[in-house]
Amino acid sequence: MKREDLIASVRAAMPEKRWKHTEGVMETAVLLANRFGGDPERAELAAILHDVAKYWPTERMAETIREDGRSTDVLDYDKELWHAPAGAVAAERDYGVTDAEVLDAIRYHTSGREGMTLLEKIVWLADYIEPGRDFPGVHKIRELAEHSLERALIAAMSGTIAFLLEKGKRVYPLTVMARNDLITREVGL
Ligand SMILES: Nc1ncnc2c1ncn2[C@@H]1O[C@H](COP(=O)(O)OP(=O)(O)O)[C@@H](O)[C@H]1O
Repeated sequence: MKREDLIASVRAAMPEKRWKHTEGVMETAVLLANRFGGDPERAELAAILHDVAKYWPTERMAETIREDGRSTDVLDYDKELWHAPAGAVAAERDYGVTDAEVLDAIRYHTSGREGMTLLEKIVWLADYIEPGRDFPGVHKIRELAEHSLERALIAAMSGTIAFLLEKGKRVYPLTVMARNDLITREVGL
């Protein structure tokens, strides 16, 4: 599918506010890819599609995840997480994306996971710090992202987990595993 057609189709699948967020993620993902030696085109493609399933009915997301079978553990956790694996299936099935790294960057864009690829890190962080994001602490993460993708991710994932703990919510373990793994690689045990 041509870039403009893809953009028009994804844009039509969400409210304008969410499309503005997607544009912010595209811009940030390209910037981070250029900064850290990633592939800007693949980063942009994953960014365009990352929230494509965000507005699907819950049952459609659940059904898609069950059929696909790769991320069924997420169904035991907050529904807010479901659009990521459902979106990866949509990107492959409905938009013909065949690049496995792009598909995984979409699949893990909310949770992260152990052993994240450069592209997964770029898309995860771009989603967190795109210019439309405004929450306490986002400036600090943007500062860290000037120099280190990993240090920015550790701080951002710490923020996500702390937020969930504060709210008394359950934590999907992939994010904890992602953070542990990044810390081990970055600073050791
Ligand atoms: N490990 C996790 N366990 C449970 N909920 C999580 C986890 N990681 C993220 N979330 C929640 O998922 C929701 C969606 O995250 P968000 O970054 O806004 O996704 P998107 O930008 O793709 O819509 C947020 O409410 C966040 O708190």
